[in-house]
Amino acid sequence: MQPADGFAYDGGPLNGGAPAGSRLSQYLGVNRQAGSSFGSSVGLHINAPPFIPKQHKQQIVQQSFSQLSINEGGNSNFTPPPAFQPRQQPQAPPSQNFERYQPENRGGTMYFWQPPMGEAGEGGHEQEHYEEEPELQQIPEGHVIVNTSGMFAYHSPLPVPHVGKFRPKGALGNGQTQFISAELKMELLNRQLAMDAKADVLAHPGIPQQVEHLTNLVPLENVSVTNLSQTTYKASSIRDGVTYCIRRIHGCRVQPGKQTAPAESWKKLVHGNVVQLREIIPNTRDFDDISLIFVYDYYPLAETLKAKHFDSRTGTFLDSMTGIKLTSTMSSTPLVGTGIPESTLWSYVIQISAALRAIHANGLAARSIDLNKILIYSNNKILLSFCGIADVINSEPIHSSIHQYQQDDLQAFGCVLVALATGKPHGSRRDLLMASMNIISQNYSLDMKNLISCLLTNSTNNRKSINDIMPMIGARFYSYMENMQQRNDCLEAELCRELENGRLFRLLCKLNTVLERAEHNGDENWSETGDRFMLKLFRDYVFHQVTDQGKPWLDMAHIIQCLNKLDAGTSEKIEMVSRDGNIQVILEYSQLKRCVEKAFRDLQTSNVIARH
Ligand SMILES: Nc1ncnc2c1ncn2[C@@H]1O[C@H](COP(=O)(O)OP(=O)(O)OP(=O)(O)O)[C@@H](O)[C@H]1O
Repeated sequence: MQPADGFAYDGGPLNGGAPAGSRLSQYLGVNRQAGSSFGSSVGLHINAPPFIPKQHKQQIVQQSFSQLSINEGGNSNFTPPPAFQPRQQPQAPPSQNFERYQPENRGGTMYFWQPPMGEAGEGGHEQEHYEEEPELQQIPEGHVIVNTSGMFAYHSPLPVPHVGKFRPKGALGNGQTQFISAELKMELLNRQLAMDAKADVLAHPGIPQQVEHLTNLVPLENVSVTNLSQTTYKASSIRDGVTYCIRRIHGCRVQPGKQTAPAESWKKLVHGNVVQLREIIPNTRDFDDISLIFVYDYYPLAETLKAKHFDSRTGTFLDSMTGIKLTSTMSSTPLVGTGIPESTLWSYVIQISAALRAIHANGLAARSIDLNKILIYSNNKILLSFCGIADVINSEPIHSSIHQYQQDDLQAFGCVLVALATGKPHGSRRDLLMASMNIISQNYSLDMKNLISCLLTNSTNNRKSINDIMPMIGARFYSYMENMQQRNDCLEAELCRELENGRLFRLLCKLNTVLERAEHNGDENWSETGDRFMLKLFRDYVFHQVTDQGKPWLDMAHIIQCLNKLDAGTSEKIEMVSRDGNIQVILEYSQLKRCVEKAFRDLQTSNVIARH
């Protein structure tokens, strides 16, 4: 709004300041002494977004929503929107009784202003608003101070800046938005869909409705094949609502106690590269026999090394109810008949050896090191699955042979590496081994060849340990760590964006719960008066800006920035105008924040369910 429109920026007619001796002039005086930029009409330096000069408009409109990040146009380089243009629209006048905003009419314009502390008037009403607020701090340039209802505050230029170097170059790289990347979003959505998938009961009549506390069983492999001795499902527990992966051992009666004891050690083993065993359910009759059930953590869209590197249908989960094929977006194309890149192979070596190291150190042996039992999840994370099954279903005591089983683990590890390096699942077979080792020496480093040879050598006199291969990994471990850290940083940055969205979403929920409410506590004008009226003006200021030609001004950066400042309760002032143009208010975000909190608290006190 320009002065020519009949309004002065400092809230008064151009020909003078506040009337001498008026309460408004007193207020302005106090604020000047306190160092506020909110002053009289002469030499005005208001700390609210100034009106947009016409020549700037073109430049701002050209920015697209998707190119604006949450910290673009931060405090230091904020490009202001045009002032809100009042529309000649009839509107109920606000109540004269704004709880702590003092009305004053200047030149036909009604101003509302807040008297300084101490002058609050009746019953220390203002004190009630202020006591819960943290002290306003000096905000560094380009930072936002955010006080969350989680009772902590942080200063942050968002999103995390140090991940900039990992972003792709070009248009996409610059288009850093306030939302998580499309690829990660797709991956997470697909995993969620896989998690929620249901089985078609007509297609799988043999699957029970419920097995103990587990329901919604969905086969993870083709269970209609006859003579299977073990089958895998996903199922959700009615105890905790969590989805698990269950392995059914058909026709297996066990003696609970002694025979199931090894499972207790596995339940205690927690490692990032081992699928955790949660429970075993012995002797269930829910299938058409007596079955033993192992309950493991479920990793949606996890695939076996065999499926990933040797099958053509990689990373696909078929939802038999909907017929939808869900594919991990992070899954690469299979390499049939060729070895995998050496860097990937080393990453597998590091992860499998880390898992075996933990397993062996706990006096256990995996006994399931196989292309079919090692899972790949997300971005090349290795998981050893179905550990502990062999210990329970084979009745001989494992302690006497544990060292041998550990040696077997290492040899099986070597066989898996040969298969991955040669692209031949049976490359480690006695008759193929020589040719396979030749292929490995030609295509991989000497260290890789030595490591595989070491794992495959089976000597009763000279027992190997998983720790023996650590020196062969050497400095590659650091490269792996660095990649992990980079990925971690990127994911943290993605999370940061969603965190901000979540925070703003909560704020919007609060605002919308208050705004335009039909009545509250019998007061039909509740949402039109007092603090709530200020919020209504703020809503127009944030969302309903128009250009001076009356066209909608759509600027996501403005919206996000205003909401961020409101959430942070900054000391910046903004000028808000009612739709009929009769009321002009200049308020700090910190005051608006108090309005939101107070209005929402009012609702909460009379509400039965309120979680925020
Ligand atoms: N913990 C888990 N979370 C998610 N999916 C899993 C989990 N464990 C196994 N799977 C998936 O279950 C599917 C079936 O696994 P399973 O080991 O039965 O494979 P398989 O190739 O049929 O082997 P087998 O012939 O021994 O049954 C595989 O696609 C695997 O990705």
